[in-house]
Amino acid sequence: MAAAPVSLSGRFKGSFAYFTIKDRLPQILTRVIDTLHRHKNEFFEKHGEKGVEAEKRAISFLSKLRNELQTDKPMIPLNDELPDTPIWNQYLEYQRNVSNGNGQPSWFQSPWLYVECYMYRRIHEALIHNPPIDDFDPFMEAKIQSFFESQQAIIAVCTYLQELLKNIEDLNENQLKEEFFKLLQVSLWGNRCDLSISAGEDNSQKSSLLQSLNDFKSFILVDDMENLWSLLLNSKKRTTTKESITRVDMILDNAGFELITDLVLANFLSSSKLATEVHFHGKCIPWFVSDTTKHDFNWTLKQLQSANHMWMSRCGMNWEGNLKKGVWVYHDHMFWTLPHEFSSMAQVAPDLYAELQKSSVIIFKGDLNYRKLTGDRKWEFTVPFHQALNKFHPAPLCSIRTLKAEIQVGLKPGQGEQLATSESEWMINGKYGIIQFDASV
Ligand SMILES: O=P(O)(O)OC[C@@]1(O)O[C@H](CO)[C@@H](O)[C@@H]1O
Ligand SMILES: [Mn+2]
Repeated sequence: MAAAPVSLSGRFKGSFAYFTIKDRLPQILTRVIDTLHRHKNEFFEKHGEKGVEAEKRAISFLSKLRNELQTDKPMIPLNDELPDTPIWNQYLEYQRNVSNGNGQPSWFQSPWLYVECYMYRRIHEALIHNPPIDDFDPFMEAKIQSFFESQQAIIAVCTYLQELLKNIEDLNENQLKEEFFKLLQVSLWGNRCDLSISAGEDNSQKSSLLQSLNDFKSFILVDDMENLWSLLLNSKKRTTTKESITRVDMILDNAGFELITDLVLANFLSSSKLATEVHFHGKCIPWFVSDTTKHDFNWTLKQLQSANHMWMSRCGMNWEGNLKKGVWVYHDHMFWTLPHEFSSMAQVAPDLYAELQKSSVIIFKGDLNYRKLTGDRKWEFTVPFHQALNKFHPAPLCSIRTLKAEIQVGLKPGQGEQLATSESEWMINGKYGIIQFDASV
């Protein structure tokens, strides 16, 4: 098999990676600094002068980081005491070696995947270094605002689910498949609500997606929903006997509306018995602005339960119940907030790889997960997804992703080129999506 191609990088001027590092990442850093400024009084009320001192130190740390980024300085080792620090610093060494003497790893010369993940880990370091504000999530405000601005869309999907559950036992196989396909697409388009691509600007879901699925269907560039359905249906038929289970793992992406669409899909899988257990995987630290942390996950369930809308609160109660019963399990392994391509998981996080090998199918939500699945490399559009996974095959897997980075594989000959002529920004504007399956064998 040919060697994997080079990584996307800011060294390719004019690329989306270059634009992200030059413009969008500094914007995100500036927004974090502004957020800290705006919380000064809160820090004072909660912690007195110590809180204000800590805020000042964090801001100066982040301003220095922004200058390093904007002037293409070399990456520097982390020096906080977190469990993942040695792994990050080993990775920096690795980047030094692979740059084969072309100078130090730096923001515009190193792989985009590395430098972007590194920025979020340095933001976390800025807070960790400065107790008592070390537990402050600088993206929390934006995630909460996005949740409340998506209320109508959230009510619509929760209502749809509860109506569906009323007679789910009476649905025949075809009706079940149709509903499964609908909720897969809602989860796909929910991925547009991502605050990293908008650099923190409002990106909430204003309208109900359910009425527009047919309009969006032609924007799905790879549609492997049938493969997913067959795998789950065959597994369900086997689970009539007691011992066998159907475990679905969901590698979560954004909090807010997208998380609700993922929980709605999971509820459908459990209630239809297409899955006997669902495992959710979130992030250990605030990540890519809107990615789901354990706090976000629990906050969302509590928010639903206390909502003054019957179906929202019913969902919140049911979902909390599934977690209590162990039908649903929440995990958050540090690997998901490391810079590594997923093809290194077996070496870097063998425990997580072994955990995922128990899955019947792993659903990877979002663009960053797709970039890590395929190594964020300059693959040809027609390279098979299986090849681009570069031997990452813990179990059958499916990527559900709207395109927000210049990487896409598994297309038909000419499909990418045709899209490029009709819409130059097709890979980065989030208008197109994929539901791309790999059987793993
Ligand atoms: O993983 P998600 O939330 O779907 O998207 C993450 C993202 O917004 O951040 C990066 C650009 O800054 C890209 O991977 C993508 O655009
Ligand atoms: Mn995200």
